[in-house]
Amino acid sequence: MEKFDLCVIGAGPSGYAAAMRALDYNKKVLLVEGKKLGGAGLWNGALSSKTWWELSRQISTVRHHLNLQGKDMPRLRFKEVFNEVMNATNMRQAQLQSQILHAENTDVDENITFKRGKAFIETPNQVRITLEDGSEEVVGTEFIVMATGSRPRQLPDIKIDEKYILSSDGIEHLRDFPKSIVILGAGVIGCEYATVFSNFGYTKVHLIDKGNRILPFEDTDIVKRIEGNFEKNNVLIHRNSRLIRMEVVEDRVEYELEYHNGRKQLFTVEKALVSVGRVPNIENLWSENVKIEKDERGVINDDTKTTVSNIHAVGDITSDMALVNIGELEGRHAIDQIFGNTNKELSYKNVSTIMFLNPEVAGVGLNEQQCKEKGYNFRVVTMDYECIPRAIARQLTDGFMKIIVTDDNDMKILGMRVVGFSASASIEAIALMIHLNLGIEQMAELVHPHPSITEGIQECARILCGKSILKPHLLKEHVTCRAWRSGDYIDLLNLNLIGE
Ligand SMILES: Cc1cc2nc3c(=O)[nH]c(=O)nc-3n(C[C@H](O)[C@H](O)[C@H](O)COP(=O)(O)OP(=O)(O)OC[C@H]3O[C@@H](n4cnc5c(N)ncnc54)[C@H](O)[C@@H]3O)c2cc1C
Ligand SMILES: NC(=O)c1ccc[n+]([C@@H]2O[C@H](COP(=O)([O-])OP(=O)(O)OC[C@H]3O[C@@H](n4cnc5c(N)ncnc54)[C@H](O)[C@@H]3O)[C@@H](O)[C@H]2O)c1
Repeated sequence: MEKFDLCVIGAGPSGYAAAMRALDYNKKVLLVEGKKLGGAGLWNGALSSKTWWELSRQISTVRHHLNLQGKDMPRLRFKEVFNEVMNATNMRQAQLQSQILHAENTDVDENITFKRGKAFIETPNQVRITLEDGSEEVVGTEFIVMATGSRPRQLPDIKIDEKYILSSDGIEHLRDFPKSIVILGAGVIGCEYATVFSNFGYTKVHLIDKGNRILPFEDTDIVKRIEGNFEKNNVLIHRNSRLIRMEVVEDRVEYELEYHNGRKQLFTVEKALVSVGRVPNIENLWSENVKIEKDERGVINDDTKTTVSNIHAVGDITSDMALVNIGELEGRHAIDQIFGNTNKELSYKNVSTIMFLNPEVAGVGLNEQQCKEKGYNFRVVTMDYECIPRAIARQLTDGFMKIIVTDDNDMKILGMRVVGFSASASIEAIALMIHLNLGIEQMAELVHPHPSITEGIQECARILCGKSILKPHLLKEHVTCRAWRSGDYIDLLNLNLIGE
């Protein structure tokens, strides 16, 4: 029986990052992947959907400029757009693959072996792999990292056929832009694809969520901006309604809604996308003799350690946030714990996120909603993109940023959100400041390049310190500065309390 120091199951972002980190410790690593190298980080997931988004943004910009000149946009061919998406995912896969090939072919013993097959943990030190040709082999291993990811959640009454009613895994089965699509679930995936389809301009998008608004976890000012842009882009958002049924009738999708007042309405569309969350891939992964504990949200773990001492769980298979950067963080951390004897615990405090909407929304730390849930008092300053020279130069002034700080003299940063062009680039400085536990004074003093979007953050910090260049009480239509104290907002601009 072939023996390894480590067997990593699943070669998505989490498993791949874990395997590569183990090479740094000169370990003999086996990486097993059941489907495609890269997992949902590439395929039907992060990279593919972001490529759709980037292409749709470009098309929407070109159409806008042509329309300004009274010209029509030539019809795009779906196949060409689809091929661009495939080029992007193939390019990244080739990179990941070539690293593995190089590592496999080195002469040293401590390297990586990649096997394509489905892994099953028979004992804490033995993994059975069913290879592509149906044959099986059993390998020995000192440690195991489970990184099998997640898949779209299905609802009992809606049959996903990936032809008419799709999950996010079925987007790539489309052969043309649908004329209409209903998206069930207005969370991140639903809203990102609503943005993509409406940007291309060939699809009438309907959006339904069981909550009373889209993106239920985000602050209302952000949601309002995104909802407003959806509606400008002809997206129909169903509010205060409940889905009674959704089914395929004569090659189209019929769905029926019931409104709060009891009225019912029937809609017919070409396609549906169901995006109501994801579930962890934990079925048929270990034998009942292996006592790994799990619940419906994923593998129970403490700092990636499962209830079996030599087995760790990382990425979407756990109940933490389901993101590529989190998966990579956890994958690398598990390896540092196994081979590096680190005492450092994982922290999710300064994780930066981006939602690819219209415009993009980037965040780090807490939003106002989360601060309130935690019972914190806080100060929050917001500034419109109209006040930021870089946004003016790009003529992309649809957006705003906000910084949330503790309601005391230290003004430690609790979180930040940016909605607008280049939002993700502006978040990094704040993420580092949260990591270093710095107050906003330091941000106010930095010299930022000009013109840059981050100058807006600097002005927000200066406003909180009472020493901004743009005086907020003179620019009230573009700047707000408030404190949340004991369940109420106080307007710091009106009371002239800034800097106190
Ligand atoms: C549409 C969409 C868009 C997204 N956009 C973003 C984004 O913009 N930014 C972001 O940070 N995150 C995004 N995500 C989330 C991100 O893709 C996931 O959080 C990330 O891929 C999780 O990585 P993972 O390695 O844990 O799991 P996965 O990427 O799911 O990989 C797990 C791998 O394990 C394999 N596997 C499963 N079982 C076995 C087995 N028994 N044996 C062998 N192999 C097995 C699977 O085939 C798969 O390749 C998006 C997800 C989706 C669906
Ligand atoms: N840009 C990014 O970082 C990015 C992009 C896409 C996905 N992701 C990751 O993938 C995860 C999964 O995304 P998702 O959008 O599937 O999940 P989600 O949890 O973000 O959203 C699911 C939505 O479905 C709604 N819902 C649930 N059950 C419903 C029902 N029966 N009827 C109607 N609506 C219902 C919920 O209210 C929620 O708004 C995200 O949480 C995120 O971690 C990240």
